[in-house]
Amino acid sequence: MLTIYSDSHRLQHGRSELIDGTLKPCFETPSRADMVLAAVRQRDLGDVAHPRRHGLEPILRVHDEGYVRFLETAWQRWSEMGRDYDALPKMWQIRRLREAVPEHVEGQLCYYSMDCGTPITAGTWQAATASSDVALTAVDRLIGGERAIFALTRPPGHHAARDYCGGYCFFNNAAIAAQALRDRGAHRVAVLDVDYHHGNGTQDIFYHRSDVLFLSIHGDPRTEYPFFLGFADEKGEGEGLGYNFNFPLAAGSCVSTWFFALDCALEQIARFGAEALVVSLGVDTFEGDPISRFQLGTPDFVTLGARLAGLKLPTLFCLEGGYAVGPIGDNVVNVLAGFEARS
Ligand SMILES: NCCCNCCCCCS
Ligand SMILES: [Zn+2]
Repeated sequence: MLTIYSDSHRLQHGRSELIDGTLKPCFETPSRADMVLAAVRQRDLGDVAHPRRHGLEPILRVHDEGYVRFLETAWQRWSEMGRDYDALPKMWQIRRLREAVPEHVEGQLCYYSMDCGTPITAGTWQAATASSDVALTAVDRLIGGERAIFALTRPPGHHAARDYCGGYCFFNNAAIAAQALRDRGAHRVAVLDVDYHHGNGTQDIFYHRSDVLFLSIHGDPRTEYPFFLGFADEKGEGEGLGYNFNFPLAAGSCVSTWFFALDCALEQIARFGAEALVVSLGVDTFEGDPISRFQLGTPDFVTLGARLAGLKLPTLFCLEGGYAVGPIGDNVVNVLAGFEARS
């Protein structure tokens, strides 16, 4: 399987995030992508190609222009305040506060962010645009005839909504890829999010649409981030009613429960008649993940890949989460190798 990868991911290297009430070193680090790339090479998964630039147009197909312009200028405006440290919001536009977009960069940082764990740094813009180029180059190759492709996207994307960043995500690589597949002729595209955390951003982007089916298996938002989206009763709205499926599972759920949810999701994808599949591949479902609470073992990721291959669809894998850095490479490549073995 071909991998698309860019060294520019290294430019996103936040110092700290506010997690569980205290500032800790970021869990979303460059070493994550290094370890995945090393495993891709060591396990001889296939060639590794660099992305070509696609510009902002494909990004603006799913993200709000004001949000994109904010990301483009945030660091320069932040550092003009004499700040050389990561930009993090200090409050949010919560219920009954005005929903006007602030002028000042500090206010915009609060308006366009979902949490305090997604630092904007000097290299964020370059890293995030390169990550979307990785996903878009993977689309180019899928349209060009590849049956399956791995977009080694970092920073990840599935928590990034139309107009806000969060969960270590700035541009929603999977949503940008799904939209690009639609724009290049696929009539129906399914996005399956297997990350431990609900893909709130991807749901937000496609919630009112019936041409992109969104499905997510994740830790129950009653106890897990992102808390405010990802419930089973969220089924889409308007045109999109019936085209959104959430499978929240209790923290600590066993592996067979997880795979039962996966089989239910795969059934929906088959019924939808998808012509292409985008997988938001987070491996923080791993039993040893430091910030997550499912129990998949490294061998289970082979089974996951094999089940996905059963759909017999052109498939684009976008890397999302996975914070047990040591095993991340094997966990990710097990999905891809498991997929290939059944293709
Ligand atoms: N107590 C856990 C806090 C989690 N904070 C953000 C998690 C983002 C996951 C991205 S896949
Ligand atoms: Zn996650």
